[in-house]
Amino acid sequence: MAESNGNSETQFQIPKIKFTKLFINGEFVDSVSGNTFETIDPRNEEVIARISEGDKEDVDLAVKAAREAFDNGPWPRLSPSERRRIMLKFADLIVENAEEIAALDAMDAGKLFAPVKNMDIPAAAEVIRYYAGAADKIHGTTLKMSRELQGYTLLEPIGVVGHIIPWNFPTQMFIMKVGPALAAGCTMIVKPAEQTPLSALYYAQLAKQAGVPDGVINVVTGFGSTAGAALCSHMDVDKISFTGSTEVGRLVMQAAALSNLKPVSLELGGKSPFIVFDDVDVDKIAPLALVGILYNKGEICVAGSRLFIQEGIYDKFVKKLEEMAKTWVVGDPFDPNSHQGPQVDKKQYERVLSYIEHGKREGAKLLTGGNALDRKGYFIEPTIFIDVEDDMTIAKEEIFGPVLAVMKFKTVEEVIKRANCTNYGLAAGVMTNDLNIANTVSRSIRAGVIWINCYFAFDPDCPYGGYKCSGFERDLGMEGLHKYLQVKSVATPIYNSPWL
Ligand SMILES: NC(=O)C1=CN([C@@H]2O[C@H](COP(=O)(O)OP(=O)(O)OC[C@H]3O[C@@H](n4cnc5c(N)ncnc54)[C@H](OP(=O)(O)O)[C@@H]3O)[C@@H](O)[C@H]2O)C=CC1
Ligand SMILES: CCCCCC/C=C/C(=O)O
Repeated sequence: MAESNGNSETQFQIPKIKFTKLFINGEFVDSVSGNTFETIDPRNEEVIARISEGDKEDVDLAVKAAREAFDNGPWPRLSPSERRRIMLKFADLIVENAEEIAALDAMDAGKLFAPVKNMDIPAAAEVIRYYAGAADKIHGTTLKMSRELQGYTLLEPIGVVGHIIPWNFPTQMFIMKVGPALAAGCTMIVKPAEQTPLSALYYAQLAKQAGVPDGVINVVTGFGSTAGAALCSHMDVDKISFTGSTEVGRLVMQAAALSNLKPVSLELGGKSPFIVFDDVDVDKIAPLALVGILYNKGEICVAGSRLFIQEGIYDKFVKKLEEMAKTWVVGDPFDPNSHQGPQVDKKQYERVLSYIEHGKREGAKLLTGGNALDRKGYFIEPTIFIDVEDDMTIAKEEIFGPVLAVMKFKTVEEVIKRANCTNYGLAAGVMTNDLNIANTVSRSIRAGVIWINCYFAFDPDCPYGGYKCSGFERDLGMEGLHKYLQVKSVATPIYNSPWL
């Protein structure tokens, strides 16, 4: 591993933080209590800004605004083409402001500034455009009734949506949830993670600038156990769309069940297998495997955190991983030379380091890394364990950091069984040139996303979500739109029709 000492401030002018208050009914407002909390820069552990701390009373106000906007406001009643026009304007504004937003995500979450600015934010704008294009193609079906009835279905917006989002992809999470809900004609309250509130507030005012009416998008910054919980148990919220830990996913379902039985969608944790067969080109696939775990410092729920390598190429592949990890640069996310920034906060940093200690204690062999960087900030070395056993903690639990568990396998049947031996089922990578193996493995793995000879192949049209304890329902694609719609069946008697 190499360390970057680049000084970000000389390369980029850090923007002034413009928005720190709750966004309710189209206005930035203080929380009812007047309380605030600190958002911390993981590069240096310094306070970036104080943010309004929303609680139950603020959630009530935000839900009231969203309810009014849904029940009586223009958004659900606008012609779909007008909704599309406003969403396209929103997408354009996102791209125009990419540099400033990227800086917010880099400071708040420790994400790499240049890729966020040049790729993630333009890709997020594309997600808005994708759903803008869908806004006027939402329709039900004509039913073939079995007696003298004329029947059809309508797809109607589900109503007021609560989006609870995590800190690892503040931009994409906001856009993946808000985009389809807007296209469906819903109104909403977003509760960003306490670690990363800045870009959500920025997006809310861009949406207003684009013409999204007041009350349609509300942002309540604050804590999960207060603001998040209040949203989940609110009687006037019609749907919760949650991304985060499996543990909190259970609480979200409980709160929904105990309040108004609102439907929930959950996108939760993972422990995804990245499976490499003997026939691959090691020089091509080893870099993919490394990025599969180190991208976004391992803070991605689909990280390829269990690397299964077939025995014939195991030694060569491991050697290649070791060489590449040595040139992997950890450092300031504003430095264009950095490949990896700091973990998002102290809690995650300590959690990842404690998993590394587990790995060492349980007898896995450390190939690279294994330590924090000796500097301020939450930086951790890219850490690769080899000779990992399936029942070790580092092979079973989601670490959400730059820590890879490498395992050897012999046969297709064996690796399918071992890959499936997890409570999670989010994603899997299958690397082989043999079409039969690719087909067998991709159909046998119980996961919501399978990437064959690629990894992190996200696309606006490609649904994304999990099996088993990784959750249910999907973000992105048309499935990601339909979760914000509900089906109404309409039937009427039909007389004197020549056919049924
Ligand atoms: N699937 C994914 O993409 C993610 C998975 N994770 C996994 O979860 C682990 C822990 O991360 P953590 O940040 O604690 O994840 P959480 O599940 O706690 O956080 C996700 C979101 O849920 C909110 N939240 C927390 N408690 C409640 C509650 N009772 N009711 C409603 N909302 C709530 C959080 O609020 P707040 O943070 O503001 O308190 C945040 O906005 C990670 O190490 C990782 O393994 C984490 C993030 C994303
Ligand atoms: C079209 C871009 C989608 C990016 C999705 C990133 C998801 C991350 C996660 O769930 O952890």
